[in-house]
Amino acid sequence: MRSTIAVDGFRKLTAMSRATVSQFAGVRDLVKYVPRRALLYIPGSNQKMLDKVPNIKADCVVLELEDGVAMTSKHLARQQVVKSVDRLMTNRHDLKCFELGIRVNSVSSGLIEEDVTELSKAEHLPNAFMVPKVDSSEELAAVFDVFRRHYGAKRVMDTNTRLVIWIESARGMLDMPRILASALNLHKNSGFFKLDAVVFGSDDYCADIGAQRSADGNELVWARQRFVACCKAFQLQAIDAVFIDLKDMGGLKKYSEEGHRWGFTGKQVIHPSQVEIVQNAFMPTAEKVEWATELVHAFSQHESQGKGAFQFRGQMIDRPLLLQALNIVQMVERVGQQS
Ligand SMILES: CC(=O)SCCNC(=O)CCNC(=O)[C@H](O)C(C)(C)COP(=O)(O)OP(=O)(O)OC[C@H]1O[C@@H](n2cnc3c(N)ncnc32)[C@H](O)[C@@H]1OP(=O)(O)O
Ligand SMILES: O=CC(=O)O
Ligand SMILES: [Mg+2]
Repeated sequence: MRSTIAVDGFRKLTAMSRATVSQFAGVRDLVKYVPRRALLYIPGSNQKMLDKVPNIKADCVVLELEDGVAMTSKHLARQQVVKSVDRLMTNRHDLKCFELGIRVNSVSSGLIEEDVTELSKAEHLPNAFMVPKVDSSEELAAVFDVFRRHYGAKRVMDTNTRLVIWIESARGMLDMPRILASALNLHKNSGFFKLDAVVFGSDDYCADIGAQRSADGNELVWARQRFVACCKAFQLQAIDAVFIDLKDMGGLKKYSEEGHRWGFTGKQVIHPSQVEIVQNAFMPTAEKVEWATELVHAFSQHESQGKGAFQFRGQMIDRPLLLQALNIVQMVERVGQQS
């Protein structure tokens, strides 16, 4: 299996690299790196599915209050999610995922106020709050405001709760740089909700621009590539489109591998049967892990000699390549610890 090879490859190299990698803690926040290869939705209205969360091995589990929940079940879903988050976070060390998040309804839906009112009654917070359909920086300001009013800034700050947002419209896509910059600024000014990842809401995006989903996915090429570039410009994780054809495992693998090649860090999944295929596709190969680990080591040695650029396996290496290598090493280190 691809992931096992990569993790084993990493383990052989890890003793050498870990001390070296830690020297670059200022370059990337190594401690808080959260792998999000597969981000699985669990509708909050479905208690049977919620009960499965402790054993789910998706990197990121999303307790869903938005489009996976019928309008008539929003109240039930909120109540079930409040109970689940308390139960799950009380025993958080037993969870198999790296991150437990809650996706609330969007600002434009008018439902977020009720969501946050109910969620703030839980004793625990999730690892991340997740906000769909962010179309403007003004909406983001409203998101910070509603959480501050119901939880109090201190409560959100003390738990170091992260923020993940969805871009799902033409307007959001065109305004992405402004939206991402203002999310990071709002965090700087308020001290809470560090934006860590951005998700491409491809189904809503298609609806918004009037595109029809096709088997070859050409209608999304421009948007997916712009999306990755915008995320990476702000050093944020980029999570790729959902693949709704539950029986087409070959197609899922193909699109997952393509997403990985294009720079995405992970993919949304809707069914447990999709998790492993997606996780394997977003795992670096053993060769890539070896390359990254040795590069980080070589960078450290050259930097101590005052050299910023140097040759490594016939390639010119400088800081951007170091960052790419650190991404790989951090991902595999976290996954290796978990497995
Ligand atoms: C575009 C977007 O916004 S995507 C986000 C919104 N959408 C969602 O949240 C949908 C999430 N997914 C689902 O709700 C479900 O997977 C569905 C409705 C699509 C299919 O569910 P089912 O018809 O039950 O699928 P299936 O019969 O294959 O399920 C097999 C088992 O997996 C479980 N399962 C299926 N999906 C999930 C899930 N997302 N999380 C946890 N368990 C699940 C089922 O409960 C069932 O368990 P069982 O064997 O103990 O009975
Ligand atoms: O929220 C996800 C989407 O594809 O829309
Ligand atoms: Mg959506």
